This record gives sequence, C-alpha cells and structure tokens, in this order.
Amino acid sequence: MTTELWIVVAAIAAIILVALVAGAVLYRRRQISLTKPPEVEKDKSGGYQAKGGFSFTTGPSGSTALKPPPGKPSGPAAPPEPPLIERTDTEGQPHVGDDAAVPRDAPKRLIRDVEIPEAPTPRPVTEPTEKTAAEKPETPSNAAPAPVEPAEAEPAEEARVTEIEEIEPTEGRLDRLRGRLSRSQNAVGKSLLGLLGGGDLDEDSWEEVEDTLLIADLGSATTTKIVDRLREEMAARTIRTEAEARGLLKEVLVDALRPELDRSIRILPHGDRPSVTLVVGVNGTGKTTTTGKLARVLVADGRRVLLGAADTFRAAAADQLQTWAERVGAEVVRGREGADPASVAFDAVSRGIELGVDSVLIDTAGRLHTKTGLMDELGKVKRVVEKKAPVDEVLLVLDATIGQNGLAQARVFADVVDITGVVLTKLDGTAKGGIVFQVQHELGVPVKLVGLGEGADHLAPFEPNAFVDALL
Ligand SMILES: Nc1nc2c(ncn2[C@@H]2O[C@H](COP(=O)(O)OP(=O)(O)OP(=O)(O)O)[C@@H](O)[C@H]2O)c(=O)[nH]1
Repeated sequence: MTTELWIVVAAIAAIILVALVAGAVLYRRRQISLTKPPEVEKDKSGGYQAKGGFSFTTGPSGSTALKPPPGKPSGPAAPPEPPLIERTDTEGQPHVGDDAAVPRDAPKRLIRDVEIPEAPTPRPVTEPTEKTAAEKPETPSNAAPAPVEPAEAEPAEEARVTEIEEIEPTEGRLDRLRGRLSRSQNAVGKSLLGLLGGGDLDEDSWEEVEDTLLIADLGSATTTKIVDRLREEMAARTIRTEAEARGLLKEVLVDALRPELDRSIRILPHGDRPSVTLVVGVNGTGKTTTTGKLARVLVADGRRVLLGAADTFRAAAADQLQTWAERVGAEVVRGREGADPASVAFDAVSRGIELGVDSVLIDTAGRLHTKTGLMDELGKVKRVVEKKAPVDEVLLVLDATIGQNGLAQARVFADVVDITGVVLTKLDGTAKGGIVFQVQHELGVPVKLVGLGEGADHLAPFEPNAFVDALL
C-alpha cells in the first residue's frame, strides 16, 4: 500500500473516532435521570417555624417552684425540699425546670385509647366531697380567717354527651401556625429592615427605628438596649443590603428574647403523683381557653389530665372548662358558683391523685376590679393546694393585644404567686407582640406558650428564633 493510501485510512479512522466520542457525549446528555437529585436545603424561615414540639419536664420534687441552690443536684434524685414553704420570690427569676424525667420512648396513650363516654351518661364531673373538704383546714397565718368551705354540690345537670375530638399533632404545631403570627407581626420587621437595609442611618432614621420598636410594644428599656446594640454593630460591620440587615437584626432581637431561658413546661407527673399547674391571669385574657388547649396537647401526648374549675365566680367559666374536658375525655372537678375556689382546687388535686392522672390543671378566677380580694384568693388557692401536692408550674396568661396593661397585670400577679411561665395569647390579632420582650425583661420569667387563635389547637410553644423569623 502506498503512503497516500495509509494517510487516507488514518484520516478516516480519526474521523470515525471523533464521531463516536461526540455521539457518546450527546447520548449521555440526552439521557433522562430517574434518580432524585440531591435536594438543596431551602431556607423557609420567613415565618414562625417549629423545630420541635412542646417541651415538657417534671417539676422539682418535694416543694414547689423553688430553684435548687447552686451546686445542689436537681431532678427527681434531689432530696425533697421542705414542703409547704411560704414563698416570696425576691429575685424575680423564673424557677426553671429540671431534666426531663420521662424517656422519649415511654409508652404513650393515644387519643384513640381515651375512654369514650357511654351515651347518654354525662362525663364524670366530680363534686368536692364532704370528706375531702374536711381534710383541709386553712392554716397559713396571713390567710383569710374563714375556714375553707367545702364546695357545694352542683345541682343535677342535664345529661350532656360530647364527642371526643381528634387533636392536631403537637409536633410541628408552630410550623402550621406561623402564618397566623406573621400576618400581623411582619409589618414591624419590614419597616425595620427597610430602615436598616439602606446602610448608614442618620439621626432621623434611628429615631424611626426607635419609634417602630416602641409602637410594637417593646417598651423603652428594651428598645434602648436594642437600638444601642444595633448602632454599635452597624458601626462595626458594613451593612449595605437588606440581607445583611436581616442577619444583624435577627441576631440582636433573638438575643433580646433571652433564648437561654428554660421554656420547658413542668407538667409531667412525679413518680407517685400528678403534676399541678395553676393557670392565672385577669379575666378575658384566655385562661380557660389556654387550660383547655393545654389539656389537648397533653392528651395528644398520651397523658391523663384532670381539670379543676377554680373560677367559681362565674358558672359559665366552669361550664366552659367542662366542655373543654369533655372534648378530650378528661375529668373535671368543679364547684357551685360562689364556692371557695381554694376548696375546689384542693379537691381537684385530691381527685387527680386518687385517679392517678398525670397532670392536674387548675383554671383560676381573674377579676381585676376586686384586685386585692383576687390576689388574696389566689395566694390562698396556692397555699391550700400545696397541702396536698406542690404546685409545679404557675402559668400567667397575658393578652398580647392589651400591650402595656399586660405588663402591669404581670407585676401584680408576680407579687402574689411565683410565676414560672407566661402564656401570651391572641398574638394572632395584634402587631404588638413586642410585649414578649418586656415581660421577660421585667419579670425574668420566660414566655413558654403562645396563643395564635381561637381554635382548639391554636396553642404553640414559644421559640425566640422562630418568633424573630416571623417578624422579619
Ligand atoms: N384570637 C384569639 N382569641 C383567643 C386566644 N385565646 C383566647 N381567645 C379568646 O379570648 C376570649 C376569652 O377567653 P377565655 O378563655 O374565656 O378567658 P378567661 O381568661 O378564662 O376569662 P374568664 O373566664 O372571664 O376569667 C375567648 O373568646 C377566646 O376564644 C388566642 O390566642 N387568639
């Protein structure tokens, strides 16, 4: 073969090789992949998101909300505190709960396991008995001189049958409810971001930032603290874009919400007795609703709950609580209208112990116009209950829509009972969620729960990060 022929053959071979390689590449590109591409994590934090569910713990065994002294072991193994100590909280700090005592894999009672009432028998409503009432002389020296009267028997009621309802899962509750919060709150965040995103601020703009925070009810002390910190950080860093402003604002606001506070609710039972929770607050703030919502969360979590209707000033309040109890198959202890609330509360705890329930939740009365009487009454309820079992959690319910007044109420209640947690209700209906900052700042008590609507499951745990995300 001649050299020319060899060259022609080599050229053809090269062309064929190039064509094969190009074909293979095109073929691969056009192939459809049936495997799922790795998902890129999207930041959906534009709202109030739940990272987890509600956080429940066991209260300190022995005495009530007393914080163990530094260095002293806490939790169930700790030696019991002397019972029934009259406590006046002078340090203004929350008495945070101890380690969770119930393992995550402990057997849970599901809603379907809840006993269905037999029609047409009404749900059991326990009236305080002569015997239990007689067990409980009122002894504290500063209590009203009158002995605790037994709550009188309720007249026979018409048979009522209420279907036990399905309860929304407690996991991810915040995630589902975040829209209810962000709708009203994010106007504040938007205006702050608008101001800060522009970079260097003049004095007028700083005043606007301050006004925005004040209007959102953060209060002057918290506002000053936040503005000072923002000014410092803005001077130290270069903030040019809205994203940078968002990052800084989030950091500063979350810090101001004190994320380090223990927000677990001490509502899990002790070995031999139920936990006791007092729900206190002015009337109309949402105490009864919150008590009912909380009972639902506990039942959904597999707990047995008993509700005590210690708001005996208004028969309708006890009816309302009874309806909540019936809806989740919980028992309720109530007294006749005007009965001694302390006596009803005592009987509720006694009955809870007798039945071996996990948690007793006591809804108290909240009349503001008889403030002194109310506060005496509340102190007495707590003292009398503590003759039977320590109070683990005192939840103060505050209505977020009333802003500054809520803070004044909080101070009054904090003087009488050791508030261990705050429930901020009606956050769905206000842009003044800034009261969260103030309450925590003034009382040193964490906001543990938030009410985000009138719906039975519109109660969620409070999380500083998620709250600020919703603002921004
Ligand atoms: N929008 C909204 N309304 C709520 C929330 N929590 C409670 N409410 C409503 O507030 C009203 C008062 O609630 P209650 O639970 O009766 O208040 P209370 O503090 O027990 O009042 P008294 O029984 O009079 O002492 C009711 O109409 C509730 O539906 C909430 O988170 N959001």
